[in-house]
Amino acid sequence: MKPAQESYSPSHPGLFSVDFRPGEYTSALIAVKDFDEGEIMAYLEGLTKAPKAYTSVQCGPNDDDHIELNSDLVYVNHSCQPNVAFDMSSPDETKWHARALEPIRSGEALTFFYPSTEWDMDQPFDCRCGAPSCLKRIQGAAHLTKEQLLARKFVSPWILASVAERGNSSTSTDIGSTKAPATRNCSTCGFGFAARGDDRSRCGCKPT
Ligand SMILES: C[S@@+](CC[C@H](N)C(=O)[O-])C[C@H]1O[C@@H](n2cnc3c(N)ncnc32)[C@H](O)[C@@H]1O
Repeated sequence: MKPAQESYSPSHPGLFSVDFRPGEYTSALIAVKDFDEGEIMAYLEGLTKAPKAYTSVQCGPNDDDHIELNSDLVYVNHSCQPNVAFDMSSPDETKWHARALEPIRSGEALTFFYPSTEWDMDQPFDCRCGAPSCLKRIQGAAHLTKEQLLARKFVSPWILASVAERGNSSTSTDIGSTKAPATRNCSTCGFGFAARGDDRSRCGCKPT
C-alpha cells in the first residue's frame, strides 16, 4: 500500500518527503535533511507480512518472506547506482533499517538497488535511473550475474546465498552452470567465497 497524495501526511517528517509526480510510478522519495555516509536514516517500523507485489520488499530467503513498508519509504525508487540500502540482514527485526550508502544532501532523491533484496520481482520494469552502470531491465537478482550484484555497495545475505547456490556463474545466461566449488562459505549466510581470507565484507555479514 502506498500513501495517497490526497490525504498525505509524511511518515518521517524532518527526514524525507514524497515528491508526487503525475503519471504512473513516477513519484519519488526526497531527503529533507543531509545524511552522512553509513548513517542509519530510519529503522523500518510498522512492517507487515505481505504477498509479493511491486510495493513489497523481500526480507528473507523464502518465497513468502515479503513485507510491506507501510510508510513513505515505499516511494524509494530503484537505481543501479543507489544511495540507500534497505538492510534487513539482522535476525533482530528491530534492527532493520534504511542506511545512507554515500553522503546524501537535502533535496536528493533516495534510491535503492531493488535486486539487493528481491530475487525474482513481481513487476519487472525498464530502468530510468540514468546511471552509467544502468542494467536497463530490472527483474531481480535471479537475472543478474554475481559480478553485477557485487558491483553494488550492499546486497542482502539471502540474495548472495541464492547466487552461491545456483552456481558461480560469470554471466546471467549460464545460470545453473557448474563451476569450481567455493573454497569455503560464510558461516552466517552461506555465501561461497572463491578465495581464502576473511571475505565477509563481500557478503555483507559482520565477522563474529
Ligand atoms: C514501490 S514503487 C516506487 C514508487 C513509484 N515511483 C511510484 O510512484 O509509485 C516501484 C515501482 O516504481 C517504478 N520504478 C522504481 N524505480 C524505477 C526506475 N529506476 N526506473 C523506472 N521505474 C522505476 C517501477 O514501476 C516500480 O515497479
